[in-house]
Amino acid sequence: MTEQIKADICVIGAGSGGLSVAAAAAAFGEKVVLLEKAKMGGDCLNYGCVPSKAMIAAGKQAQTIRDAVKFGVSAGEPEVNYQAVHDHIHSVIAAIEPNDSVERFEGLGVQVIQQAGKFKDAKTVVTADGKTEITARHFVISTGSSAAKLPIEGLDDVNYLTNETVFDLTEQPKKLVIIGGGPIGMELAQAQRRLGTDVTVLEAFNVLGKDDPELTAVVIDQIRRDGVELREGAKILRVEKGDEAFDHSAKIILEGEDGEEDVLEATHLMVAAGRAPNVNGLDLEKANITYDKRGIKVKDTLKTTNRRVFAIGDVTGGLQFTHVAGYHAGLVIRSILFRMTARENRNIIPWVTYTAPEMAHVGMNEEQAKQKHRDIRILRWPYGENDRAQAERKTAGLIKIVTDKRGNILGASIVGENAGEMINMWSLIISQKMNVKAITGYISPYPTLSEIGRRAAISYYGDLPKKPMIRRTISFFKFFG
Ligand SMILES: Cc1cc2nc3c(=O)[nH]c(=O)nc-3n(C[C@H](O)[C@H](O)[C@H](O)COP(=O)(O)OP(=O)(O)OC[C@H]3O[C@@H](n4cnc5c(N)ncnc54)[C@H](O)[C@@H]3O)c2cc1C
Ligand SMILES: NC(=O)c1ccc[n+]([C@@H]2O[C@H](COP(=O)([O-])OP(=O)(O)OC[C@H]3O[C@@H](n4cnc5c(N)ncnc54)[C@H](O)[C@@H]3O)[C@@H](O)[C@H]2O)c1
Repeated sequence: MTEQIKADICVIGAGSGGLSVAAAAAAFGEKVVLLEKAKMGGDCLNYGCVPSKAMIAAGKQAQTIRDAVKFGVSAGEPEVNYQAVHDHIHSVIAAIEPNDSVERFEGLGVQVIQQAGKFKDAKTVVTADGKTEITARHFVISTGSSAAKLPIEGLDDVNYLTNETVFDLTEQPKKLVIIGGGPIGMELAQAQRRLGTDVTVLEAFNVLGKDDPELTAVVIDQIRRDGVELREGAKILRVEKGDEAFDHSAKIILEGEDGEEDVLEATHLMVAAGRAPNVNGLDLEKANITYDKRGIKVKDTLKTTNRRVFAIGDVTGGLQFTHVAGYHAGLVIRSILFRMTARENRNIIPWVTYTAPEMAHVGMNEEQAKQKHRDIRILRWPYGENDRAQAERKTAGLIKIVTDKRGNILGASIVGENAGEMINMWSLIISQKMNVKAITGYISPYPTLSEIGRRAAISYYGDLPKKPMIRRTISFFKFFG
């Protein structure tokens, strides 16, 4: 017999977004049912942010050993035990896992059902085993995204890696080829190279093409110097089976410069060429919920075409980050519990690419600012002019701040050491709509990298000492002694 559950909120998908909605709603006493078909914690914990940042941290350690010689300390080429790197990655996941576990959520009062959910009609969700039917006042779809499948001939016949399998490798790849030079491809390529893997990235257009080219140039230069082969404008003709000795091998046949075929042999092929929303099997049509290949259609209130149903995080196809899924969760909670009209403001959402150097951004970039404002100012300051960066030998990078003509800060981009930490202050500045004047009014401890941002902001007033009016005012005050 089918169990019938009546809930206030039914959440489908226990990743970054779904868990945040469930925890907050349960804390306010709502009856919450949470459906998860695979691992609690979703992509971020199991196949995304956490394992990738743990792998990057391992690569960073290896690079620190190589770079030590610049500081008068020599340690030679690091020895990498790949099985131990794998174990490190999985122990980091294990350390964080309890926060997202079924036990913890049941302890918070959430009813967790470890089943896939699908819509039966506009007001009902059923579990895949057909044993449970849930009716709820509101549904929240937070089913995330998966690696997009590419229409490349022969690709489906090889056992290529994606973000869901690459962190399970226990042996170091000999020759790793990554299709896609976005954040996933580039973070992983550099971490693998620093751990000693031979890596080639095949990018159809430009590497890190969604970011400001002035900043990406700094990252690309470092990644090339690390020894990653980057092929931009790559045209893959087809993929064939590779060396049988390796589970994930492939031959990639590319269009060569002279029109000839160019064959690249990979012991490991990985695809990281964008994301597809996880909508299959949800039977969205039965609930009148509209979607396309980018994701579920939502208004800025995150409501779908069914007014009872919200969609949040990656499945909506907007900015795909863990903190965005969390931000969406907060908006939905305000909307459902407090009946407030909470709207997404994409302008305040920061993002960071965790390459070395890191690249971070918030607000408008130069192009967007030019489209919205007639007169803008670009304020820059290079890492090379910062004493801490010199001491740490991390002088590659810059901050770029965009303001309107009155000094109102419209956006900030940073490339360089610790850019991901430094962007926090600028996220606050953008969300609070601050002016450069506010930056001149606080004291930054010396020597810190954050002084770079302050120096850039102060450069807004660079012409001030030369202004005739200012000179006349100073002369006037001299009359008084
Ligand atoms: C390699 C990689 C690195 C990344 N690094 C970062 C980073 O450093 N910083 C950052 O901010 N973001 C990063 N991201 C992006 C981040 O992981 C996602 O934006 C985030 O996980 C989205 O959260 P979500 O809740 O929308 O989806 P997810 O976390 O993917 O959760 C969706 C959940 O829904 C479940 N599900 C799907 N369908 C159903 C169904 N029908 N019924 C029940 N359950 C279902 C899935 O099993 C999954 O557990 C990275 C992504 C990848 C792939
Ligand atoms: N640090 C972070 O916060 C972080 C890290 C990783 C991923 N993410 C999130 O995950 C999302 C997805 O990352 P991604 O790197 O998969 O996607 P992406 O869309 O950002 O980049 C994919 C790249 O693959 C290229 N590509 C597509 N088809 C190709 C083909 N046939 N041959 C060669 N290249 C091809 C595209 O031109 C593009 O540059 C990101 O946009 C981001 O939101 C975030």
